Amino acid sequence: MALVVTMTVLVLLFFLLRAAWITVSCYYLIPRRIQRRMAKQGVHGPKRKFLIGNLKDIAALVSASISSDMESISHDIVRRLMPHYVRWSEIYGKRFIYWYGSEPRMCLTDTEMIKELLSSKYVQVSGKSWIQRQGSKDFIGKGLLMANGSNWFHQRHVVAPAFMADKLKTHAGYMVECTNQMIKSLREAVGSGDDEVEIGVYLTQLTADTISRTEFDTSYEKGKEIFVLLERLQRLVAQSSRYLWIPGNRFIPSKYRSEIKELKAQIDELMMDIISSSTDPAEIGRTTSYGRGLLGMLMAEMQKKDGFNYTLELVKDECKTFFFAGHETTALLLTWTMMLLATNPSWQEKARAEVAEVCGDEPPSPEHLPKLTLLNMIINESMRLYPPATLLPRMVFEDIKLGDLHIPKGLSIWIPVLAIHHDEDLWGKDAHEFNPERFASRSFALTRNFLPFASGPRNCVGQAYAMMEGKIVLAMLLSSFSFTISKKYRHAPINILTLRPKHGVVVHLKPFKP
Ligand code: HEM
Repeated sequence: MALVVTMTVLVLLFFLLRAAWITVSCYYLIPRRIQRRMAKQGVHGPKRKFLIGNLKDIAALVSASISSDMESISHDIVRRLMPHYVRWSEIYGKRFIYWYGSEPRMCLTDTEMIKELLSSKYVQVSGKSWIQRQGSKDFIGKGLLMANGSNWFHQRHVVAPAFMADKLKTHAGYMVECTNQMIKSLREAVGSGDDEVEIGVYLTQLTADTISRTEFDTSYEKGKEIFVLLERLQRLVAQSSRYLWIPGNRFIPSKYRSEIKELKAQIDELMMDIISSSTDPAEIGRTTSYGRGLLGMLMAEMQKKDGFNYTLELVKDECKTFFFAGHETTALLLTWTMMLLATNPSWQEKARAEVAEVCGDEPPSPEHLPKLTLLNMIINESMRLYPPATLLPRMVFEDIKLGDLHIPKGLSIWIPVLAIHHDEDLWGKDAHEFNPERFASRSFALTRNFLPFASGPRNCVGQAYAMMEGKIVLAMLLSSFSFTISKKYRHAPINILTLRPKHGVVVHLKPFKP
C-alpha cells in the first residue's frame, strides 16, 4: 500500500515539475533567449512587463487615439490606428521587438526581407503562432487560415482549384444576379424617400449572399443564420482570447466559455444541414449545371480513403473559414471604395465613363473585366489606403536567415501592411492622398510595397474572387447611381481584426433610369 502511495506521489510530482518546467521555459526562458539573440543583432524595443509584455501600453495608446472621430476625411490614419507602431519605430527604428504577453513580435517593414519571408523558401517553416491558433480555435478551428506546415500544404492544394480563373468565370452570373437584387433594394429605399443609406450594410449582405451561392450551393436566406451566429462567435472569441497571455488560461473558468460552446454547437448544426443538403441528389442536380463550388470539392475530398484525411470536423472548420474570410474583407473593400468615390466625383465620373464604354448596356462579364483598367486602379488605391487586413503575422518554427538577420525559432514576425502602404519613402509625398493614377503602370512599387492580399504561396487564396466581385459590384453600382457622401458621414476608421468605418459609410444616392 505504502509503495502505491509513494509511486502515485512520485508520478504526480513528475507531472507537476514537468508542467512547471514547460511554463518557465515558454513564459520566461525561451522569450529571454530570443530577446538576447535579437538584441545582439541590434534589434531592440520597448521594456516589457512580466507576463503582460506591452499589452497595456498598446491598449492605452490605441484607446486614446481612437477615442474621437477624425475632424476631416483625411486618409492619414496610421497614427490613429497604430500609435504604438509610430511611437516605437521613431525610437527603435523600423524593425523592433514588442511583446504580446510573453510572445516576442518583431515588426518588420523592409520589403525585400518581407518578400523573402513570404516566399516558398520559408512557407513551410513559418505560420500562425500558438496564441493565434488558440485564439481562433473555437471560431475557425483548423481551417486553412490557421493551418501550418504539411497540413496547410494539403489543405491549400485541395481548395485552390475552387478559385482558379476557369472556375471563377462560372460564378460571374451569380455575382451579377446578387448585385441586381441589392440594386433593386437600394432603388426601393430611394423610392420610399430614403435617399441616404449606410452602404456598408447592403454590401456586407451582398458579399455574404455571393459566397453562400457560389461556394456553398445555398442562398443568403439559408446562410444568413450562419453569418449572424459566426459574427457573434467571432466577437465572443475575441473577447475571451484577450486573456490568452495568462499561463493555464485554458483551465480557468470563463463567463464566455459556455456561450461560445453553445454558439459553436448551433453553427455546427447549420453546417451539417448545408453539408447534407449538398449530398442530396436533387441539390447536386441543381448545382452541377453551374459548376459546384468549394463545398463540393471538400465533400469529394472527404470521401477519399487515401492521402490527407479530410474529416467532417475539418470540413466544418474550412466552411467556417471561407464563410468568414470570403465576405467581410470584400465588403470592406467595396465600402471604403464607395466612400472614396463619393468624395472624389471626378474619379467617379471617369470610372462610370469607362464602364459605359466597356460594358455598354450589358451586365459586366468575365470578358469585360480585364478591360476595366481605371476601376482596377481605383480598387488598388482603395486597398492601399484602407487595406482590410492591416497586419500580416508569421511565426518562424525553425532558425532562419533573413537578409542580415538570424531569426531564432519562436519569434513572431509582424508585417504592418497599413504602415507600409502609407510610407512616404515608398509612395512619395502624396502617400496619404487618393491618387489611383499611381497604379497606372506595373511599377516596382506594385510588386514589393503593395500587400493587401499578402504575397508568395501563402497569399490570399480568394484574391481573384475578391477582385472579380469587386469589379462587378462597383461597375453595376456606377451604372445605376451617382453618389455623394452624406453630411451624416463621420470619418472614424477603426481596426477590429479588419479595418472598418466605425459608423459605416452613409452616401446620398441618385438613381439613373433603369
Ligand atoms: C478584399 C478582399 C480580401 C482581402 C483584402 C484579403 C486579404 C487576405 C490576406 C492579407 C490574407 C493572408 C492572411 C495571413 O496569412 O495572415 C488572406 C488569406 C486568406 N484569404 Fe483572403 N482576402 C480577401 C478576400 C478573400 C476571399 C473572397 C476569400 C474566399 C472566398 C478569402 C479567403 C482567404 C483564405 C482562406 C486565406 C488563407 C490562405 C492561406 O493561409 O493559405 N479571402 N486574405
